[in-house]
Amino acid sequence: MNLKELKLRHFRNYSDVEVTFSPSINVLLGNNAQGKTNMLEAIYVLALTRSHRTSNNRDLINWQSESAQVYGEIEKELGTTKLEIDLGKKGKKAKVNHLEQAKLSSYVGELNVILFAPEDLSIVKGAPTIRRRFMDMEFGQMSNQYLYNNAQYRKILKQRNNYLKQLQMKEAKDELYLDVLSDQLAAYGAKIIFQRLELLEKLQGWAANIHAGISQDKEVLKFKYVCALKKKDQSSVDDIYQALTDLFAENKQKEIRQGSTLYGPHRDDLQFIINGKDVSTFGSQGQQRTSALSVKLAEIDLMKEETNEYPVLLLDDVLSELDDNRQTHLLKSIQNKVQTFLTTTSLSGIARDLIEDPKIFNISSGQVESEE
Ligand SMILES: Nc1ncnc2c1ncn2[C@@H]1O[C@H](COP(=O)(O)OP(=O)(O)OP(=O)(O)O)[C@@H](O)[C@H]1O
Repeated sequence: MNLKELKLRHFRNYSDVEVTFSPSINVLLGNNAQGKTNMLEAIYVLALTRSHRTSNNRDLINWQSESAQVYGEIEKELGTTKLEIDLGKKGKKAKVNHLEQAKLSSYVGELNVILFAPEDLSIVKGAPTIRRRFMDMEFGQMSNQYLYNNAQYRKILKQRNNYLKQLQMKEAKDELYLDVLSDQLAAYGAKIIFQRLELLEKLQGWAANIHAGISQDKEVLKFKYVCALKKKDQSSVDDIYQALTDLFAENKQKEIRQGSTLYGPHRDDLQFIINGKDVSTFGSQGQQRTSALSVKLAEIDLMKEETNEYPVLLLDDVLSELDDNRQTHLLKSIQNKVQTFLTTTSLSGIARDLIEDPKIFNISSGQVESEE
């Protein structure tokens, strides 16, 4: 798929712009603080209805305005789709071909994006929330079912945590209601964990190949899903459901004392292992970067496999963070394959040599000019 046209109205520092993109590589060029990342963010919002860098919609609306719109035209194998996100101070609307979508799961998936920003280089070593968010954002785009299960899980988790707090404070007494919530949570939690395991196994296949290429076959990259369940309890949705149910039953009093849900996919993690060793503890900075890059590039192939379309790749200032070998791998693997948006303050070295025929947009104070 590719994003053919983007219109922004009152989004961040853009007042009113309309841009037509190339289906291959688009370079957003400009000095610091001119609006390059804002444009990538707009594409991300168009795909996922939310930003990767703020949870507050108001941040996305121009300071002088009451509302903002992001409008895009997506070209896919089966035709063109028009997407629109309207952001108001009170909420947002998501439209597909001008029709408002009530459910997130009927909107997300129309435009799939993979964002790679310098922070992603810390996916290996950073906090577990980064890796959980990574799984949820990527797998949610590949599977409506994952997105739905995750939304239901979050809703019940919130209710269960509230109820655990009430039991902790002795404002509630009925533990039967807690059992009902535990059962519902285990049911959705099991589906999420099972799907994560399946998709991670596929992703590992792609990532291991890419990693072997970058490390000249010296390193074998593997993933390990880290959770409270024993390996033997992870082979089916039913097994996981049973194991989660048992965990909730065994730890009921502990969870009431802490007033919080201690088990389930919201507590799980992902570990990266090179040649049998945990990369976050024993890996060099270079190995951590190679692992992060391999995972990101693997997502492109996995998304194609799961959805039949290549996603759109958003590279926010990452080239300058990668050495020549890694830049070369990145640029060679996207060339003629995925539509790419790349922000940079200057296009130099390897990138200039390797990117064939980029479409360059000069961005300055929220104005965009394309170099013909
Ligand atoms: N809601 C908003 N309304 C108006 N301007 C905003 C809003 N939010 C951010 N900005 C402005 O947008 C600019 C930042 O743009 P952006 O983050 O896209 O920079 P950039 O071009 O990617 O720069 P860098 O190379 O430093 O990352 C800043 O000048 C900031 O003040």
